[in-house]
Amino acid sequence: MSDAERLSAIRQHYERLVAVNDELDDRLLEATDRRSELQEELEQLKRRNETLKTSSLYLATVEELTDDGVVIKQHGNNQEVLTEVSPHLDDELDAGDRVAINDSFAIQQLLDDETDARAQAMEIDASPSVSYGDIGGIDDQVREVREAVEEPLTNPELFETVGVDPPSGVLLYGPPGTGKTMLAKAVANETDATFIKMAGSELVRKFIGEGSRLVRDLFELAAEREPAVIFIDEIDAVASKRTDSKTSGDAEVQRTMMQLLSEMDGFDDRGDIRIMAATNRFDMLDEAILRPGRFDRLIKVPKPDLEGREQILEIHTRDMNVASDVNFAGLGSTLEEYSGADIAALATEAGMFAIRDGRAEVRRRDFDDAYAKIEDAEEQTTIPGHTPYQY
Ligand SMILES: Nc1ncnc2c1ncn2[C@@H]1O[C@H](COP(=O)(O)OP(=O)(O)OP(=O)(O)O)[C@@H](O)[C@H]1O
Repeated sequence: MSDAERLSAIRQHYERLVAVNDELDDRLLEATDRRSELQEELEQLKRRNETLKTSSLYLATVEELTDDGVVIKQHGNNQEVLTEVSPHLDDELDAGDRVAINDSFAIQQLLDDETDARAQAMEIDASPSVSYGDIGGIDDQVREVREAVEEPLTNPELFETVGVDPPSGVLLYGPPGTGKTMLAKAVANETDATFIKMAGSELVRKFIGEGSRLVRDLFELAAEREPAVIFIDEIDAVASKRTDSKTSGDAEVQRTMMQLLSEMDGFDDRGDIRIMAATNRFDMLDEAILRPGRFDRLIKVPKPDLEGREQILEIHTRDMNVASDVNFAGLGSTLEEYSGADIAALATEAGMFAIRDGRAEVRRRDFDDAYAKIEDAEEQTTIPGHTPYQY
């Protein structure tokens, strides 16, 4: 190769390098631009985050998605508004969603399940661990519940063949702590049904319009989770006798009860869903909920008798190392008026006395000490002449 040729080759190589360099310069410029764009976006998001954090937002429910915007209903005052949505939420909203809105009603945040009242008010247990064997002293009630709730779930054709409708709803009534919730959990467990509990007191504590919505949600959820046992605890909170007062709170409770009744009435083809409820205040109940097709099977769950107390003592000491000087029959006879929950508390307390004494074995003395402690506490908290429940 001549010198001239070599020179021209070097020149060409040099020109290529310059071109590559120019191209890289352009790309660097582009990347720098993009970086400042992103930086700006980040700042914007930070600012938006700050405003979201610092300003109070109101709660609302999405009612409808329309071409002109989203119709929401604000909680508390039930005001309906056509509003807009932050672009980042555009594709995420559905009717029924709970959202946070700002002063000008623009939707700022979609609330997730944790903050959802539905999740707060309901306890959902796909497989409760209570079984019939854990329940003492109420064998007749267990039998009745099995007949009214378990049989229709496990043996529906039996009812069809005989030509009778199973009870629509089962109401358990009796003093606190006698095993009503346990019964509902056990029947859900034995039938492999999802246990869905709603506390009546929660239903009436929510925002206006929320109680009836929660009732609707409750039945919807049960339909999604079939087979299911719905258990409404403290049903007296939503279904007590009508009062004459016209305060908005009462009207709201009435609305919630009406929703419950209409769900039950419209629930002819109930499928694999059974409805149970419990109350300590049977005397307060509005008779409307006891009509046929509603809570039409009533089961009284009393405090345990002597034999029942012995059984419950045995159940709650099953996993304890109990000394031979403990006599459950004798102990049971001193526990008159004790509920199952009281007996469970006594057993735990006795165990605590043994632990405090550095023993693994629970002795008669521990039960006596536990009894004395509970009676003592009881004396201090009982208000003379006050009847906390009736049944
Ligand atoms: N019959 C029973 N047999 C065994 N344990 C019982 C019985 N009744 C109550 N208990 C104990 O008391 C606890 C509370 O009982 P449960 O929640 O079923 O009562 P409840 O009747 O639903 O009360 P409330 O009316 O206050 O809701 C149970 O977890 C269990 O430890």
